[in-house]
Amino acid sequence: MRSVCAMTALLSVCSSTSLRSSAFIPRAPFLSLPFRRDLSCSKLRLARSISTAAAAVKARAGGGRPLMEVRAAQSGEIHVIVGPMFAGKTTALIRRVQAEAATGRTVALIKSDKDNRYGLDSAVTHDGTKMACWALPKLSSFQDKLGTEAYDKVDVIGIDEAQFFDDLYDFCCKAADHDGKIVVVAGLDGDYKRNKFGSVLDIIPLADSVTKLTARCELCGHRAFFTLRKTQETRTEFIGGADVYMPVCRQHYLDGQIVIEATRIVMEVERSTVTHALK
Ligand SMILES: Nc1ncnc2c1ncn2[C@@H]1O[C@H](COP(=O)(O)OP(=O)(O)O)[C@@H](O)[C@H]1O
Ligand SMILES: Cc1cn([C@H]2C[C@H](O)[C@@H](COP(=O)(O)O)O2)c(=O)[nH]c1=O
Ligand SMILES: [Zn+2]
Repeated sequence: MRSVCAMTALLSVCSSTSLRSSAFIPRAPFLSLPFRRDLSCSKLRLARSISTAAAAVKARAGGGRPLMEVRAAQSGEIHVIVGPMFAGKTTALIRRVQAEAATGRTVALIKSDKDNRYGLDSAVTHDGTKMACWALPKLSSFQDKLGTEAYDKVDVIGIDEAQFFDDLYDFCCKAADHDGKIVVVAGLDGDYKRNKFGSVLDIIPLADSVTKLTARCELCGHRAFFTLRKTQETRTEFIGGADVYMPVCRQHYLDGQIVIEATRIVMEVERSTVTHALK
């Protein structure tokens, strides 16, 4: 009942104020809610008044928070870049964030503090391109680190090594849907076993765009979709570079699994033989 009343109130606020006075009155206003950042002034005003009306309804329904806190006036975006290691995900992320900065937007880059390969003050590609970043244990600490005033000024948030963040889904939802940020996420879609890695795939339904990059198979030069772990380590999370991992095509992934399994068996036999001989 309360939600029916709220919707009626929202419709009446919208129709009695901005919609009626706008020169661009859409025939079905709720089907044409604006989603683009380059909104014309009148559409932007329409978006703002709908946001404000929604906030008023929420406040009236007992939300009790200040009106502008309820939803950002401009619509956010989420762009996801996935692929195996060495596919150019960090390169693409840095390029995108820097391109946004060049248009005058305020940008911030975050990476997981689990990835300490090149220190914690920058995100670094496999071929050495760097960009200063915040290395964080969880994404929810970003706003606190920056402070609310600085956070509000950020237009674009880049996230590298997204597979390591447990709170990726909630952060992206809040940043894009509520705070109006452009969020660009780069991470591994799959781990070395080709199982889904962390929450990266969970945010696909939230995304405006998804790009799957490929690397070159280190063994044959064809397109590489997978990451082969060259060691016997079995923990899912295991930080490393070309010393531990290589990008491979489907055939070489399957061949690689056989080699690794055969190596494991040989090592186990050797170990038990040595143990037996020592007894
Ligand atoms: N097998 C490899 N070993 C080391 N570097 C590689 C290898 N394959 C590609 N690279 C380099 O890595 C770059 C991509 O690095 P990066 O953007 O950090 O990839 P990702 O973030 O997807 O792991 C490529 O442009 C290339 O120069
Ligand atoms: C496949 C795989 C990778 N990792 C780790 C290894 C690296 O530290 C990062 C990936 O870095 P990149 O920027 O994509 O090159 O993730 C892991 O922990 N577990 C895995 O299965
Ligand atoms: Zn191959």
